Amino acid sequence: MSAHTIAIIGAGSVGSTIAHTLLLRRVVGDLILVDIDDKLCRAQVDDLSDGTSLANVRIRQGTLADACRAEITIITAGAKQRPGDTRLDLIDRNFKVLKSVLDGMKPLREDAVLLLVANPVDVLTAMAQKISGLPRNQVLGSGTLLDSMRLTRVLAHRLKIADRSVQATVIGEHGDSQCVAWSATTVAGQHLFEVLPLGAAERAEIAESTRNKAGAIIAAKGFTSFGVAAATTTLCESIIFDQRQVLPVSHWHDEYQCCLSLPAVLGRNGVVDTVPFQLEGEERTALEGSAKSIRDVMATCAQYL
Ligand SMILES: NC(=O)C1=CN([C@@H]2O[C@H](COP(=O)(O)OP(=O)(O)OC[C@H]3O[C@@H](n4cnc5c(N)ncnc54)[C@H](O)[C@@H]3O)[C@@H](O)[C@H]2O)C=CC1
Ligand SMILES: CC(=O)C(=O)O
Repeated sequence: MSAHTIAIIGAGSVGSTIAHTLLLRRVVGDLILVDIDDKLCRAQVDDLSDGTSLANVRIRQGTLADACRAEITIITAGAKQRPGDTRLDLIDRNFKVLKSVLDGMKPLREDAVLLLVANPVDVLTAMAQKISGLPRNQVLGSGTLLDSMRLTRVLAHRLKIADRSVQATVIGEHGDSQCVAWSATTVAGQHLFEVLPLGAAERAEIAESTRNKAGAIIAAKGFTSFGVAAATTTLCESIIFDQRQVLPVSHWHDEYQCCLSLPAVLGRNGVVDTVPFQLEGEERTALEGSAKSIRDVMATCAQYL
């Protein structure tokens, strides 16, 4: 059994589903859940403990002071979108939550990795880098890994092949300005359009349904949790086991002066490397537009720092 520890701040729908997925995948031996709502957190820990016989994982309720000793701290604390809200609408509330969480965790373990999940995840990742004082590579956001998984599922379904046989990447904001890197989408080493010719209208429709998927689920059930839990667990596995998977995550880019998602190498210290990622002209323009949307919201946070 591994003695690795992950702390999850925010034990609501997303935090508890991440805990459950981590538990089933046996990513770590110890899981700590922290929430401002003491009663809810205790109930989530009690409920999750009923399932630990499947994995022999220790799960307990903790404080921010306990969380700062974990190798990875996942931050899901904060408000979620109501139907019709964009992720960027959450910034005022969730910046304050983030600041209080990180201040409560200080001093942070020097080699800690902070994994942001709360929205708007790109803006909060940049803010967490500033507030925590950790090296930037140790503070990342789940970003468009979830959107890339959603896109991959649609393409794999059309091709009647396994998801893992399709390499498809959504880049930019985990939000409305995201874009699909069609030029880098491949199946068995061939460009996607060699095996699945898609016209401009079909591409636009697939990109739009990927972008709108969260909103559609939220309109029907109030929140999303399973997809983000799968994405976050994949990231934790790559970090804890130093797997060096190349995954689209939100991380800092000097070129764009913000955090946004492009493929990065995920290892024990978070983003341990980057890989060259060629984009076509229109995709690059879309990525620059996405970066601007993120920077515009970051500017509104300056008043709080
Ligand atoms: N990045 C992604 O792909 C996704 C991000 N999200 C985001 O995750 C966040 C959480 O969503 P849900 O779990 O559905 O919401 P939720 O309302 O079920 O849970 C949020 C939890 O945070 C806790 N909390 C609030 N302030 C806190 C503080 N200062 N310290 C500790 N805990 C605090 C609340 O008590 C609550 O239990 C939202 O911002 C949502 O937009 C949700 C799905 C996917
Ligand atoms: C809520 C959210 O960010 C998502 O499911 O993509």
